[in-house]
Amino acid sequence: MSVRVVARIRPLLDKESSSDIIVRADRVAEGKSLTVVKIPNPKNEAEEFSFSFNSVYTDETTQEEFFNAEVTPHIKPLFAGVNLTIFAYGATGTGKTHTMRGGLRLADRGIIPRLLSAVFRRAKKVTKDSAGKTTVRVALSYYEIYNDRVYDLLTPPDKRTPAGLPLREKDGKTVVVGLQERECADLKDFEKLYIEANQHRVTAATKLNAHSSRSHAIIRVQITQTTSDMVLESVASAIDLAGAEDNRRTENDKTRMVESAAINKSLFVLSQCIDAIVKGEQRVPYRESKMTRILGLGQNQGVTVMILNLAPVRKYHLDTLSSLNVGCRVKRIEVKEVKNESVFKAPKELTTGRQPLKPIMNAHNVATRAMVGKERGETEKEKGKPERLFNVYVDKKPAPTATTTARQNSTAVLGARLPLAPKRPSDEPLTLSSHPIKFARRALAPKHTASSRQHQQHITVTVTPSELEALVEKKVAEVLASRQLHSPLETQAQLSEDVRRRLEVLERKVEEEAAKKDGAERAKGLRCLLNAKQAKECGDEVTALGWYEKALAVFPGEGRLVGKIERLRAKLGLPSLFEEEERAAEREKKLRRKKLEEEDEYQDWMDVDAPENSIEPRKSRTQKAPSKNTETSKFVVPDKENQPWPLPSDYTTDCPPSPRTQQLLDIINSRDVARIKGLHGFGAKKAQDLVTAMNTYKGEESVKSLEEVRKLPGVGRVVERAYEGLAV
Ligand SMILES: Nc1ncnc2c1ncn2[C@@H]1O[C@H](COP(=O)(O)OP(=O)(O)OP(=O)(O)O)[C@@H](O)[C@H]1O
Repeated sequence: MSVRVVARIRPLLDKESSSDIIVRADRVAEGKSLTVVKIPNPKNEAEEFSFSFNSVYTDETTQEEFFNAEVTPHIKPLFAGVNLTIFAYGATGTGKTHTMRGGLRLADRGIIPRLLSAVFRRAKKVTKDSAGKTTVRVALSYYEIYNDRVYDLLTPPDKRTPAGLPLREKDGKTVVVGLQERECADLKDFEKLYIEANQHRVTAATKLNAHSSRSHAIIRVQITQTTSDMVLESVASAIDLAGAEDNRRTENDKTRMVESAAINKSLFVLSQCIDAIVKGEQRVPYRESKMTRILGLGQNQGVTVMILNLAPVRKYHLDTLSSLNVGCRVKRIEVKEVKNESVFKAPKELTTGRQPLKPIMNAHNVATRAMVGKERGETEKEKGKPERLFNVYVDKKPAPTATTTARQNSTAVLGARLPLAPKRPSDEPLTLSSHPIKFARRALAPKHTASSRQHQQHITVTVTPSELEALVEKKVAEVLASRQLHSPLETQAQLSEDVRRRLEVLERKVEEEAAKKDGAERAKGLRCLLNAKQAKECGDEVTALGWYEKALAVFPGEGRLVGKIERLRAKLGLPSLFEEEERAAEREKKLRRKKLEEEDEYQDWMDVDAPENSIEPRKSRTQKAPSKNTETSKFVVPDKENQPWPLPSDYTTDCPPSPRTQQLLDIINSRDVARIKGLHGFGAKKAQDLVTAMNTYKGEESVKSLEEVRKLPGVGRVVERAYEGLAV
């Protein structure tokens, strides 16, 4: 089943005029429901574009009507084990938060409060229909992704780690480590929690929206139905994405710009993911943004509904077109509508009332008082208690234990006393104290004597392995994140830039593999250009440059494209493509020289490079001077034409090139793809690239040295291979 995509056109706002309306809903035929969005072509107003979706809602659609049409049908399947994901997508100020959250008045309530209300209603029905044999637990987690960091909205901002919560892959799903999960007994319980949590969400006034969401907000409702022997779990997720912003229109300040860049980047990655999924590519760049990792579009099993929020007015013309394009692509994403299986619950006797687990796995963490006491010379009474070899400490004071209704999941927040309801004695909470991590010295470790084993019988395991693993992982991630946070900005930027570049190279390779035909390749290039244009329209020039450079790989040497890249690079203070190539060539040349010097050949070549009759062979640093009285030891002038590599003189125009170099230059200057293709190291594509680069960078001019050829973008060392391959 594909992702269900529906469009919702919001009403005009106070400052907007009906004469500016350009978006309208339509139907494919009389009597059919609205499924088409029509919008004029920005370049030719007489022409209209049509985009069709699963359903289209106009400004007259109420919150209730929208919910009943798009969410109500999925409540029953949700209780049958089919997960539900609903996300709102659209430019800033188009009504995403209105649709997902809505207002406080009953009629204004959006999808999330209505969803919870429907869930509690259904839960009651399930319990009633089963005569109380099935119990339903509804638990909530609510978090936001702000500047690519995950923050728990159920935790007040002053208690959060600035670096945010780390993500982890578990059973093919992305989980947020350390996220709270709160049980809600009823709608009132939920509303209290939800209203409070929403106050923690980052919103700010921008020129386009007085209450603009500066983060992506995700609410996750976990439904657990339990009978005497079975457990069925399902999840409903509702996501209010932050909207793409055109910073030329927002007049954002520095903070808002940083937020905006993070929002635009994540939405750009989402668009890349959508592209990759639709094209069936092997690599989908989910990991390039936290939002795409969490949203997991196309990876989630169950039902996925995308709500395209649209503003009806001209001011949003390009944004609306961009959203409509994204929506059309998402429509093609297939999602497996798989039901979660009921899981057999072990009989009660096995889970309750059993003896505490023998702490075999924690035995290494036990030093009996007897052992330590003996070393310290304590009395028998003092030796009574077993002592842990090491303790887990955290740097925060323990928080007060939460109420019984508030339950944190197994990945509980560090620093707080874990308020896990103990399912079994071994799950009893670990009390964390407020000291830095310390480890006992090895010398104190006791041998496992009979008496120590005896004491081990009395120790209860105070934390489950999965909890301990989660705690350690969270701590490590926090330390790494805070290190990254405190490292100089350039290093961070450099790092992410490097990663991005590497991923792009990889992606490019995969794309090249995938695109066998010229047509597919061209389509890919055009898509890159389109994405670049969209990013540029949004004022995100860095992203636009990335897409243009990607397009250049498809259309190498394309003059206008190169021009655009150069202008953007100059604007962003980056070196030009040509300079980069030059630097690379320079580095390569240096390396080559060094290598030659090491091989003790370089000096000889330099000598040969001078006019032949004036050669006085110079001594290389490592070469012994030829002995004066032997014929055999006479310095041998290398046969210039039989050199396996081009000589340094071939790289300059100071000396006339050797015949072999001239032959190579003639072939290149012919700009005949067929001839160039015949050179060693050149295939059809490379030959074509060379000709294009010649036309772009040299115009009518011909190249006079190998250095000139090597400097052309995309050529590099292949010149040497061509030289080597030429028959003498
Ligand atoms: N269907 C609707 N009916 C009435 N008012 C609406 C509707 N949709 C949006 N609005 C109004 O439009 C304005 C912008 O909406 P909202 O804040 O939901 O946009 P948004 O897409 O969430 O923006 P951002 O991405 O900046 O958070 C709000 O004043 C909201 O009340």
